[in-house]
Amino acid sequence: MRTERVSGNGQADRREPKVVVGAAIIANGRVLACARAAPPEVAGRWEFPGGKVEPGESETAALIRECAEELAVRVEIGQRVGRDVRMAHGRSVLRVYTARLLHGDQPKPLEHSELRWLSAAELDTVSWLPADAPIVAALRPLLLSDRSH
Ligand SMILES: Nc1nc2c([nH]c(=O)n2[C@H]2C[C@H](O)[C@@H](COP(=O)(O)OP(=O)(O)OP(=O)(O)O)O2)c(=O)[nH]1
Repeated sequence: MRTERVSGNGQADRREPKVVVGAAIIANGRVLACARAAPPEVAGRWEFPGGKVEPGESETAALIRECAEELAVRVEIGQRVGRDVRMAHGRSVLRVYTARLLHGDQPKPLEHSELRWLSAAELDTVSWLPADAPIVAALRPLLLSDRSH
């Protein structure tokens, strides 16, 4: 039937996975890793600052908003790092971009329990969230070739 699947209001998109964006903030050949403070199941695991893209928001805007909310920094967003990683049984994907700090801003842990700047050699010294593993691997060569050393 022609009308059967007419649902309107973007309902046809409801099976699209939600995008969680993360910012790999790079400076001096190091990336900023952030330890989650909550919820308890993942507290102490490390991640990139970021979060869910809100309806109607661009991924760049979401990254800029999340970096301001979580770290009180202004950032410029760069290239994709690695591939989309499926999470939550395919209901969401993690998509990470490089970022640079602007105007000399220094990150503050407003929502995380700890922040650390990690070099390529130090990437495996923290316990990343499982979805981050392929992205961390793709980040290693970018840190080694970072010209802002
Ligand atoms: N920000 C971020 N989230 C990640 C990473 N790796 C990973 O598995 N996640 C997961 C953890 C959460 O289940 C989800 C992001 O949720 P969040 O709580 O940070 O998002 P949000 O800020 O939009 O949160 P909320 O408004 O829904 O509370 O993605 C990562 O590197 N960065």
